[in-house]
Amino acid sequence: MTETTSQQFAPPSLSSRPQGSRNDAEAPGYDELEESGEMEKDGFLTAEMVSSCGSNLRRIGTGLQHLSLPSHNLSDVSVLSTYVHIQKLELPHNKIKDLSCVSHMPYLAILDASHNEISNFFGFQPPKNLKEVNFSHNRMTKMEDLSAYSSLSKMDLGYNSFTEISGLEQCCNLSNLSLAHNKISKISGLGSLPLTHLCLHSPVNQPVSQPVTAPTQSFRGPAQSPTPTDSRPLPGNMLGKSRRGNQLSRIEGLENLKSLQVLDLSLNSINSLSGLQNLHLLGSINLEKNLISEIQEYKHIHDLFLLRDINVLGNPVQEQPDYRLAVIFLLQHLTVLDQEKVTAEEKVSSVNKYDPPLDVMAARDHMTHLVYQLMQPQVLYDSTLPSADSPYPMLVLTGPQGCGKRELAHRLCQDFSQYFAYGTCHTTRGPYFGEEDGIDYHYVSEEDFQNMIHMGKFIQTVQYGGHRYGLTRDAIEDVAREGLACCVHMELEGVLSLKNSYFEPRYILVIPTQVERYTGQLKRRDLYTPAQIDMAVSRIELYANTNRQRPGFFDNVIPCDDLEEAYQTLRQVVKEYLLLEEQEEGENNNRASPELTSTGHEPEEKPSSPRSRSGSGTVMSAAALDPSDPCYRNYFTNIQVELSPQKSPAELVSIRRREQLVREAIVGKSPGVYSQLFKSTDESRASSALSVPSSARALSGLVEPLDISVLGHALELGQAPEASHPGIDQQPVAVSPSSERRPGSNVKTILPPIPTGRRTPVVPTQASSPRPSQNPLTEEGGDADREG
Ligand SMILES: Nc1ncnc2c1ncn2[C@@H]1O[C@H](COP(=O)(O)OP(=O)(O)OP(=O)(O)O)[C@@H](O)[C@H]1O
Repeated sequence: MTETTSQQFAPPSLSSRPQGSRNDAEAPGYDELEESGEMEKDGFLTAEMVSSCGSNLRRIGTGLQHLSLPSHNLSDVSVLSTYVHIQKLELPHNKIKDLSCVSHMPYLAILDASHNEISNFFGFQPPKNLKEVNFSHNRMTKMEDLSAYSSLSKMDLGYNSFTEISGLEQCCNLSNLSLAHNKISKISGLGSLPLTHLCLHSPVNQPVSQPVTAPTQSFRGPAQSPTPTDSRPLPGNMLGKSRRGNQLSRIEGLENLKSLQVLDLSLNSINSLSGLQNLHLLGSINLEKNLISEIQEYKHIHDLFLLRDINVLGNPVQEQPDYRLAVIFLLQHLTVLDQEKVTAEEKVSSVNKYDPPLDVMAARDHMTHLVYQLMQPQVLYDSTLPSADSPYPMLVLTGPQGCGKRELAHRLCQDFSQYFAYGTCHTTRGPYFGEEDGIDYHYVSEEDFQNMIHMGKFIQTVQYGGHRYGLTRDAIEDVAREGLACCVHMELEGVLSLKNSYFEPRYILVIPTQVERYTGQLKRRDLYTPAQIDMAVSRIELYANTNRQRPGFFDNVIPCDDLEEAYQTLRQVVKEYLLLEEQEEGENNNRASPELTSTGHEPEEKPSSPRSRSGSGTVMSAAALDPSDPCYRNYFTNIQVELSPQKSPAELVSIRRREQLVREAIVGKSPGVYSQLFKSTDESRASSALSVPSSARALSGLVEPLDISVLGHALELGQAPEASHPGIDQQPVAVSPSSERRPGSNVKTILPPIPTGRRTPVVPTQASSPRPSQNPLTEEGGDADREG
């Protein structure tokens, strides 16, 4: 709490001083009065005394305007009725019982009669301009109608014995009110006063039998709580017996005080912050030494955006673990909490703790698994080990729950069984009807899941819908052992975590574009509660935003309103990844176009193996990938020595197209960075690109639609380079085949076709699956046609 605040509560004109103290500067003439025996006149103030207090009298213009007589032991000040011009009258620390003389001061604006013996509530005719009154530390018991005192703006009625707040309704200018240390047990009668400062604190905890030591300031601000060092609240059952003063147990009757900025309710018995939620101008609250015990209570003031300063010292809530961070998180505008400045570090920590950004969560998840993995004894896997130099091919389908990505993944793995196998994740949720352990998920208990984390089994984990999900390294290795790439589905958090790892999968976003249709699908599944459906639907926006804000984050975006359509798109996209399209195209060209063969390329370019890597454009010999070959385990690192100088027709087509792209960029026809977000589309007339723009329009801003011009450009790029730039073609441009795919993709290869030598024998049902052939020229090239 700041000093500024307390000063607001203590108007300078209403200064008071400890009882019995002397301040010669304030009361010159006191000693003289004492010496002359004036003080013996039973506290009667006389005209002589008034005039002897020469330096206390200020005459401006027509007469006496300011009289200050503190601590003069005065009991009778009736003589002042003749001083009609007084505007400011200060009589604190006397023994005055009657102030009827004030009735004769029509110009009085400021009156300080604190620390007297007045029991009569405003026992004088109202001066027309009376603005500030201090009646604290008197003997008043009952508030009465103050409608005649409508000019009052500040009033200190603290340290009296009021039991009820009343009579203030017409004080339409009252902005500053203190009712500290009375006997009020309920806040009422404040109506919709224009109060900006309200003080209802109670005094220091102490037994009733002991005298109450008055605080030095009569109108204490929230910053000046009585005993900041003693932060322990009294037990509830002792409160009534050992304390006197206000006994508020609830915050009520404040809801219409829309102007309230500073509120002091310290040292009461309040256990909830309910009742403050509408006070939108509140900037400072003092609730020191009350009975607030739950952090949840702060939710009531969560929306008070101007709240900068709250003091809850000495409340049981402080015992809660991480109390300070939790409050700082809930009240993100705070600058001072419990009289301590809120630091920037605390703010960041609180957000990271209670609502970590997805990236922070992912980094944490990754770090956890990495550390646990490192703590394990080293394991030698019998399949290829991915490393920073040789990322293992993977395909990740991501999107909101129930969007169909799981079905798509299963279907793809069936269809392209020579390339992909389903990576089975672990989950703590139970199986749905029809799901099989080990196929859809490995279903494990929470305890087992935790154990697996500690054993460093996972690559990534997430918590979703109250359950845990995780992809183990073993799941990927199991697939790798078969010579296949792992296809998994996961939520965005999993993708973010995976992106921290050395795996470099292709990420395909599968996203609903028609919210109602998606909601209907979820409902029809009959698996989800309305809340779960709401959450899934709300996450569409999360995915769409990620796609918008992080260009290149997803390698492809496939709308999934129609699952069949989505599958066909996915299939096409995957074929592009695997360069199957190009191989088929190359085969067709070789057969159908004698010009190509007549160029003389064919004999040299006839591939010795179709196992080219899309990124590097390299070709490996089958022997290097024979599991019986020692090189098998290290085929990525040995890949260089296995390079074949020859290029397949498909690779040549691909390289020419890329050269064309570079040429166009040089002459200023570059498709721009934007097109690279959808790199697959600019390479191959993908049906993904064909289908996305139309569906994307239906996203209503959810997903960045594909630029149709980019698509057109991609189609154009598919033309033979010679056609558009004859001649230039003769000057080969040295460019990495993958350089225009996405930033960084020229550094590491991504999802190369799986070498046949590493595959398990083909089962009959997979016969129709597209696969790289040993000799594309002799292989039937109708896979794509057959599969539509
Ligand atoms: N290892 C993982 N990491 C991140 N997310 C995962 C992981 N495994 C599964 N998920 C995702 O968690 C969400 C909940 O999975 P669950 O299987 O319970 O949902 P579902 O209702 O069957 O929906 P879906 O058909 O999308 O899988 C899904 O979006 C799923 O893709």
